[in-house]
Amino acid sequence: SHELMGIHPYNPLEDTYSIYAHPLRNIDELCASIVRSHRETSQCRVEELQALRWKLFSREEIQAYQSKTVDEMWQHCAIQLTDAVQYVVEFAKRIPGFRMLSQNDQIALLKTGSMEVVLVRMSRYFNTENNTVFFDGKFAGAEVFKSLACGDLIAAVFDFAHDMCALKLTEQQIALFTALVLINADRPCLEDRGRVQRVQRNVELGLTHILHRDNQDNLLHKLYQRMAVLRSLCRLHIEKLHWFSQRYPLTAHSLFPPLYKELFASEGELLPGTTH
Ligand SMILES: O=C(O)[C@H]1CC[C@H](C(=O)N2CC[C@](c3ccc(C(F)(C(F)(F)F)C(F)(F)F)cc3)(S(=O)(=O)c3ccc(F)cc3)C2)CC1
Repeated sequence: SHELMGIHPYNPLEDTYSIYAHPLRNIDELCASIVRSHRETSQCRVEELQALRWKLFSREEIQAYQSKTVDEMWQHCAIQLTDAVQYVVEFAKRIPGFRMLSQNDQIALLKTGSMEVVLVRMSRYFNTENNTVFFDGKFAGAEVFKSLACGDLIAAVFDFAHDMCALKLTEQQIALFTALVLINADRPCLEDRGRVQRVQRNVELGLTHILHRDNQDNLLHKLYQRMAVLRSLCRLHIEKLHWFSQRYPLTAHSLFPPLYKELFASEGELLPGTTH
């Protein structure tokens, strides 16, 4: 059974109420519903985080993180990531048309897209003045994550967050962008690519509509470029996870949240000891 709890079981009867049976009154309604879902499924609001932006970790707190063992720090981040992914699953379920997809296609899109959405959401909390990111309730520099022993991934994650901040996206633009990151008909192993394409096209219309309304059509190709960077970041994350689960099989198998394993451990090379 899939750990992605709460995935709405696909009910063919519901299909008759798909967005084609009751086409959205207009793209505005689509955008409004995605923006509302984004706001409702974010763990924190950007305004709240602005108030905290100078709440940094003390030297002692940084030392404490840096003296964690590799597997302790990995487990700590895996738990944070799994929390964030739960909210992304909730966001996905509220994207018009997502729940009309088959359960397998919903899972396939979340398997490859949820980490990418987390990384985009993370960039909203990045402070470009001191290169810190919101983590564990305060703002952390890259040195806090030293004990993860994947400096290249952390550097790439920070660079990406910095790069996204430079675009100065509004929350509405981020909402539509993250919906498009998730609803991607080019993802591997989709059963009904055509159906995903139709949902994707609606979201694309929504994003171009929002950008046109904001007089920022020029952002569209930059956002497509960022999607390519996201894919390489997530490949790096999976590579590091493989490296980690080879070296710390016990932690990866028994201490990582089941949802994390479901999403990020590749089917082929199951984490050792996973029963199937
Ligand atoms: O929902 C919201 O409002 C937000 C969504 C975004 C959330 C967030 O920023 N995150 C949730 C989990 C976060 C996260 C990001 C990246 C990773 C990794 F890639 C690696 F650790 F290697 F970088 C891994 F997977 F390989 F381990 C693990 C976990 S984190 O907060 O633990 C964090 C870790 C490292 C950072 F350098 C910056 C942040 C990011 C915070 C809450």
